[in-house]
Amino acid sequence: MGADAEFQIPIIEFRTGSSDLTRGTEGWHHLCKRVRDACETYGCFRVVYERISREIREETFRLLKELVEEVPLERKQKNVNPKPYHSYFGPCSQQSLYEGFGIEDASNFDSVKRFAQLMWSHGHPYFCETVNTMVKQMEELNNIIWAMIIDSYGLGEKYEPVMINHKTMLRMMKYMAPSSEEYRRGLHAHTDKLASTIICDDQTPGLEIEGKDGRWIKLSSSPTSFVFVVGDPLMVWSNGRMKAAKHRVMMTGDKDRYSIATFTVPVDGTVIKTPPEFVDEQRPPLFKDFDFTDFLFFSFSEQAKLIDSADQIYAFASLSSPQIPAQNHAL
Ligand SMILES: O=C(O)CCC(=O)C(=O)O
Ligand SMILES: [Fe+2]
Repeated sequence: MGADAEFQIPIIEFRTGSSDLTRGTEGWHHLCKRVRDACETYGCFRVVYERISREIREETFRLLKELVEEVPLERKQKNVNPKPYHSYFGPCSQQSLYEGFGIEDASNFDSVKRFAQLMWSHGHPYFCETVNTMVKQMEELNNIIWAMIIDSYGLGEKYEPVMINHKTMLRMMKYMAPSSEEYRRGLHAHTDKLASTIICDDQTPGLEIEGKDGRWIKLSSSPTSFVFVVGDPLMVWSNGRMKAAKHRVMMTGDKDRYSIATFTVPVDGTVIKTPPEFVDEQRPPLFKDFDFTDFLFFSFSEQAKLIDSADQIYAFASLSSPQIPAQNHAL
């Protein structure tokens, strides 16, 4: 099925230099409301955020292209991590347009450095500095959005340290242009298994979000906008108030697409649970508490392949449908 042009996904401007981004101001509360509405209705929104400069963004994309085009496959394949979705994934067949790299805990300079040393014998200090700066700024944007979510539900400061303790994983991706005028899948339809995601691209279209009526909505982007996506753990945390947005990448035309995503990854041992404030008579608890890492491994298991991505969390943790026992995994 094709997709409609974007007209529904909210665009929320985080004006830098105004007091809107100062917690507690009227502008802040207005943004909190818009963020919450967007997360509850669509599970995503576009945020315009000029604190991340165009220069750093352009440089990061230039370095990503250098990584994709100049590093030999044997080196790319050294980007391995036992956690699902954290490693290099190359085009494994003619059918696949996707290539992606993962850097765990990428707001930590040493993690980026370790990655760069695997890719380039000289360790590419400029790559490390630029990419680490970009990730730190995207992490800051994510922290602002999470603070808005917390405030929008009136949960106050106390939830910040205990909400979901996390690190930021970076994925850098390339989607090859299909060679003809085909409309081809770059990434299958899914909900994110990490808590939340911030995506930006090189202004080549491709990202689509499933709207309320099941129709796919194409997202466009600009040099200063990012897409925030609610993942399954955040949806569970909110007792189903926020929606985990189903999304995919579809490619057409003759231009490759590059994208960068930072994922909020709960640290190992984190138990995802709904705070009592989200539960009342009208809204009984929907999910059992679960270990985040167990869920991550489950969602990439053979067993989960038989289940639609958006339903995996229900199969794993719903209190009302039959559950699948957590699997043993070795890290
Ligand atoms: O490349 C994109 O725009 C989307 C990537 C994505 O959805 C993912 O990696 O989970
Ligand atoms: Fe995703």
